[in-house]
Amino acid sequence: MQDKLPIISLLDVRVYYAAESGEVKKALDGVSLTLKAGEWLSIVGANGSGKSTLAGLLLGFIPVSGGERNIPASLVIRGVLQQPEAQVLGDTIEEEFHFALSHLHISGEEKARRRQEALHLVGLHHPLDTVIARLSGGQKQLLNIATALAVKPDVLVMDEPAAMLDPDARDRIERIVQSVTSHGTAVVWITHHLEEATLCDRIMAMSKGKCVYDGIPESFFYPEVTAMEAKSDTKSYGWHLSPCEEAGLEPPFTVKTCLILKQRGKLQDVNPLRPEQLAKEAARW
Ligand SMILES: Nc1ncnc2c1ncn2[C@@H]1O[C@H](COP(=O)(O)OP(=O)(O)OP(=O)(O)O)[C@@H](O)[C@H]1O
Repeated sequence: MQDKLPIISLLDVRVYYAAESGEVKKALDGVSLTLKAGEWLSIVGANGSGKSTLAGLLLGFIPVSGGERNIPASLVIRGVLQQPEAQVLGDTIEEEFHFALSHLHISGEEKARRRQEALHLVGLHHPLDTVIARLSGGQKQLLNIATALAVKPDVLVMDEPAAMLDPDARDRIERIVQSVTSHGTAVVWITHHLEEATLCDRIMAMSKGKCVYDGIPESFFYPEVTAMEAKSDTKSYGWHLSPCEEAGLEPPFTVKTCLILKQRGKLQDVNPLRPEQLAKEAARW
């Protein structure tokens, strides 16, 4: 990953809106971001921190007020937005794929193959003539993800993709993201549920239109405690704050549990992010 060049770079970008009061609302206030092929980037932050604005900027439907937005025109970027209905064009599943794939110079057989593969991947097993209006919110979201995947984009931007999904469907989407990133697609996953940001390569945390953290998940969720401190004083974990806590965000349950255990002298050398990792470590003692 380190040796790859960025396929997208934003430099000191700003997005300003005129608020009704006459003041300027700074939705993004000097954000820089690079994205490499095959990278999984999670963007986290509280409501109103600028996450969706950043998504709109990457997808090209929000213009910048200042700074540089370097995204090659040849890059195929697809988005899955928060409101699945807002994205649907067709009346049926078949029509939706027809619209999504119509611009591609591939045979009808290849389009049908991609459609079948994408529907199978997301676990949507409805007949092709199913009326989309009759699908649940979560099923519409899965359909949006499937049509985006069928295009085989270079970059997939997903804004709260799991908000309407049950845990099984969310796990499935996480596995799909692991698979597509391993094949070179970069994924930007926006969420304020931090449990969803534990498998990614990198986390970018937003607060009031600014980036307050950009780095690996482990150093976002766990406070920096030196090996010496950890050995000499198990209470260290109680008074050091992680970047996640400093940003005012609630760490995932797994992390909170592990921090309590660290304060009691357990699990000093490991920083599990996923429940299964914590279970494995706990099983050792
Ligand atoms: N069209 C607009 N006009 C004026 N202000 C806007 C507009 N769009 C967004 N904003 C403001 O910009 C800020 C960032 O909004 P944005 O939707 O990007 O945040 P967010 O982090 O995605 O929030 P959420 O998690 O609630 O979706 C908010 O304060 C919002 O009110």
